[in-house]
Amino acid sequence: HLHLGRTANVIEVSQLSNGTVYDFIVAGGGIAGLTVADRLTENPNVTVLVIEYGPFDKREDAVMVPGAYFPVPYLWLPLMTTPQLALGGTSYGVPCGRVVGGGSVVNAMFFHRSDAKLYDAWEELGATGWSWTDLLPYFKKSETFNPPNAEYAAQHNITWDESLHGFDGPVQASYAPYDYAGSENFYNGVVSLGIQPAKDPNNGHAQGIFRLLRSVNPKTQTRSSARVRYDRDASRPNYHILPSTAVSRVLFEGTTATGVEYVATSNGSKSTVQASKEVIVAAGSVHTPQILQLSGLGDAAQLKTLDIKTVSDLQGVGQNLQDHLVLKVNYNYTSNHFPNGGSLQSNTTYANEQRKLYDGGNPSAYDLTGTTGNLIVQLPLSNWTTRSTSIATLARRFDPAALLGASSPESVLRGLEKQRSIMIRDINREAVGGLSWNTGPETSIYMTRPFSRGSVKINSTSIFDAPLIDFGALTDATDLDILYAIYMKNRDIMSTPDIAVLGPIEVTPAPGLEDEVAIKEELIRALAPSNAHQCCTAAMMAQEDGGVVDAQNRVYGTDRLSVVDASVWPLIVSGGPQASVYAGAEKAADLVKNRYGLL
Ligand SMILES: Cc1cc2nc3c(=O)[nH]c(=O)nc-3n(C[C@H](O)[C@H](O)[C@H](O)COP(=O)(O)OP(=O)(O)OC[C@H]3O[C@@H](n4cnc5c(N)ncnc54)[C@H](O)[C@@H]3O)c2cc1C
Repeated sequence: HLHLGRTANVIEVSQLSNGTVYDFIVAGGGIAGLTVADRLTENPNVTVLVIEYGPFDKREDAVMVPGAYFPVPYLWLPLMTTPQLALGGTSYGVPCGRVVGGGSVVNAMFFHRSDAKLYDAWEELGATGWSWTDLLPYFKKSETFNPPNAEYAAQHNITWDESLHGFDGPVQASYAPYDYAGSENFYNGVVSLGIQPAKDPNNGHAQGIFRLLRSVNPKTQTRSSARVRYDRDASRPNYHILPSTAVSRVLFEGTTATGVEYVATSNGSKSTVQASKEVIVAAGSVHTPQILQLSGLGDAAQLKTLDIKTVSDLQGVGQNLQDHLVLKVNYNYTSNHFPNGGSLQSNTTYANEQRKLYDGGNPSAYDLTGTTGNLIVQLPLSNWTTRSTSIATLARRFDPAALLGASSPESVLRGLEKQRSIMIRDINREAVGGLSWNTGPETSIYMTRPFSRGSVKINSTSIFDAPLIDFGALTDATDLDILYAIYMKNRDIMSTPDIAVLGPIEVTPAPGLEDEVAIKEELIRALAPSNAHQCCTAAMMAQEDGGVVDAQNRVYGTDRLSVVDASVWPLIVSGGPQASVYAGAEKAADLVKNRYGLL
């Protein structure tokens, strides 16, 4: 194969004639796809082709340097939602990565696990073998944990438990060695309200206030992505990547997947390649259901409207879409510290000085992405508000059929009912939201346990036409109540003496408003329905509950076809998803190896 300079095994469309055969073809080279490909090619006898829609990034500052973070060049653009009915009919951008490495090349690098209960709920919903206890070895396997300098850790309230971490995995995980003075105000203010610091939020109890771990290599203070491992292993002759190419559908003989059809994004030339063992779909939670539907896997009635022949009538494909809702609360200050989380943007002298420090290998503001502060607060509902009982009652009363519409498949409704009863049961035991102040102009509120559900549906037979993406944001009114609760807690935090001393004055979304109805109207206006954490559109649940894959990631009603990305989660995780995507893909890789005697 050609050597294209960057890595040895990048191949071109022209090199794959019809009839080329690999053991495994991975559709989508994002976090899950590359993780699985990396593990499968540990065996030199196993051949793997990854087909990725996006290009290789160029290792530019916008990708590598946290403080220069700018994901736009490698996002799917323009990718928009359908009008969000409960948000006044507005359409919103849908951020997700389109590059070798997927989300891991464009994400904000926060790297943490969610509550144990959350993964245990996956198992309850049908994902046998995916509980917290089952996944913990895979969380460890995926990371190289780099503990912080002891003195720095003591000064900045960073605590951790090494027994829960891995020290030999592909993702370099570290804490930023730099922070702004405002973080101390935030920490003290939060703790003064009785919110507890978490010892190590990666211990299955991701609650309280804690310092965020990041996927950053501490030696270079640069991004650690899923691509890094591929670069390191580029000498593997059994591992090929075909970039800038769209998988347009899975090919079948009967119900057995035999390969894929793919299209070069440069000139639209179409071809096919065969997989002798398995086709593994990992195109992310928006595009995985698109590929499945285009391949004849989906609601037969819907596929028929586009003249697509059904291979497996799977009503759950593209259903159950979930994401985190984000609300930015902006402030001015009468007496904030300098520097703070806004200073890199607002003060060129400071930015230049910090860049020099960064380039010289010293702790610097360029070690931070700035989108969120170093600290985050994550809490169950009863710790956000005294109204948790009435909110749970509201959720219980809500009829999922009203949420999804009368035409929704019965299996999907049944699955949603099961999800809701678990979510309501655990609403005061697992984190339902998060809040972080970047010490500058911005507080971010994350609503992480939405009851609302959305969907991804193709409305054309071309892979180049974006599917209809509907988050259904706030279609369940419970979600607005939870959001309001977190927003009000944010006001409490910003009013504690530790933060009030900086003179914060709310600028958006609801300055000066006290009336609940009026505040909620403003929250709806300011809300974004996606925090780039789309998931759950090919859920690992029973088929009669709207599930799409079994607990071994295999697509129901087919042979030799699996899905390994965040699409398979029944429920969204409560923090940043990437650590869970890596862990789930590590597990999926073992399951795949196991079924072909490769373990
Ligand atoms: C801007 C942004 C910020 C984020 N910040 C954080 C954060 O700080 N912390 C955190 O934990 N998570 C964060 N995330 C989320 C996290 O990165 C994702 O949850 C994760 O990448 C999902 O992994 P995946 O393997 O399911 O899909 P992805 O990593 O998205 O990979 C899917 C890949 O498939 C490719 N693909 C799609 N269609 C096709 C096709 N037809 N043919 C071939 N290839 C295709 C895509 O181009 C993509 O590269 C962020 C995401 C974004 C976009």
